[in-house]
Amino acid sequence: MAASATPRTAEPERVAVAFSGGLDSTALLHVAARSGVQVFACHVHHGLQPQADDWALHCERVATELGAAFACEHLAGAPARGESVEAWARAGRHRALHDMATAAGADLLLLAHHRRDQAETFLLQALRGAGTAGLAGMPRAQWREGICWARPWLDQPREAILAYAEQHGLRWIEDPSNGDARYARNRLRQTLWPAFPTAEAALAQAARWAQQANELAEEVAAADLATLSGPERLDLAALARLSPARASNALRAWLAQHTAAPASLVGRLLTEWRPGGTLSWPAPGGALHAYRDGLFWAEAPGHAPAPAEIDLGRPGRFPQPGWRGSWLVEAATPGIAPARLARVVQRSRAGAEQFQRAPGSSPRSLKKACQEAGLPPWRRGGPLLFEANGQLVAVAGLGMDARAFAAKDEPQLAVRWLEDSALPQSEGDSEAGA
Ligand SMILES: Nc1ncnc2c1ncn2[C@@H]1O[C@H](COP(=O)(O)OP(=O)(O)OP(=O)(O)O)[C@@H](O)[C@H]1O
Repeated sequence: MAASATPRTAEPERVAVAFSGGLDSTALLHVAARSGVQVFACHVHHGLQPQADDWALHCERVATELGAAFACEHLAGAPARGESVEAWARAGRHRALHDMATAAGADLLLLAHHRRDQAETFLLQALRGAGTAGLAGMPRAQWREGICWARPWLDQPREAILAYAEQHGLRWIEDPSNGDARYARNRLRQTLWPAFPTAEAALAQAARWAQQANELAEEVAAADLATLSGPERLDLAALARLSPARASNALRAWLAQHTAAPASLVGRLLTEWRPGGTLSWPAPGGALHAYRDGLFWAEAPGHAPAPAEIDLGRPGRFPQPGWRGSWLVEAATPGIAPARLARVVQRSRAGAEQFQRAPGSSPRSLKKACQEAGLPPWRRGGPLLFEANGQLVAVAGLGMDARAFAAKDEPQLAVRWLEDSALPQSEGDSEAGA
């Protein structure tokens, strides 16, 4: 889910409150309901505990008493094999809260996380060896798909919330699973707070420092990538001239645009790459390739589509979704007779093809032609276009075969291949859906 930290500017008319029925969100709902805006209490029924039905009823009663509208969504399904219950519940809760806030017409969703939650998050992240992005903990406000998720009490000590709830005689649910030592957060709570009762403020402050350091690192990465990378290629030679910390910061940011690479891959890539080296590293969803001192991301190839006859006999863009790209046909010279392009067979490379780059040159193996043109190995699979008689017409990434060119004064169309990844995101999306 794409997220941005741009602050809200307009005053909201409607507010959604993520309402579990616990102490904190009950107090938050109480405050919101007294503020004069229209409030929607959104409850997620995880279906994990026998009391979940009673909790939903309790939440509805409290919301009604406070004059707030109430919505409840049941999570369907169960964790996948190997997925933790916590991760499954969190992902489902986020989806459900987003859906309920959207249905209520509220673009502001309040969560009742407070300073102690932030302090615990900081430590849990530290225990996992997180970098500044993880140590920064939960953001105060974050836009995700049209909804601003806000945590107005992130700086509030837990005691202040408890005092408010007691002062107003609020009733709330105590979730017995909060004491379940199978969950890391509960184990941490049970040991940390008795031993360090006053550490909450200091740990939350440490999270704020991490947040600042992280913002700074993001700014530096954006500035570095503006000079080191184009739409597809990261300049590894220039990256290697940066200080090690700055190089891994920029590389991490570039990788994040393509794949959820493990942190260890950043280190491996920087140590294993040598100038001029051709290397590949598998990464979730595809692979990274170092080629001619550039780093490229290639999505894992699907099955090559079956050979098919297509009509490219007029100018335009012809998306080939199975091949993740389009043929672009324009009136230009040199080109190919439209009648020949109207019936071409598109297929992957078979192995023995010969390609002729220019009218005066001699045909050579496709592999040699690709090397000469600097077409990287992972881009050499196709598609290729052929006439019915087997004559090669064009190769994605290389261009037209000169043997297919029309005579100078004949009508002709030039054909070239455009990868989806080379298009601006919105354009690629709209075409893919067509
Ligand atoms: N089942 C739920 N339905 C709606 N919102 C929830 C739910 N569980 C958690 N939240 C939201 O996420 C916040 C943090 O969740 P967390 O699990 O720490 O709190 P909790 O112990 O369930 O309840 P509380 O924070 O209200 O005391 C809650 O304050 C609440 O805003």
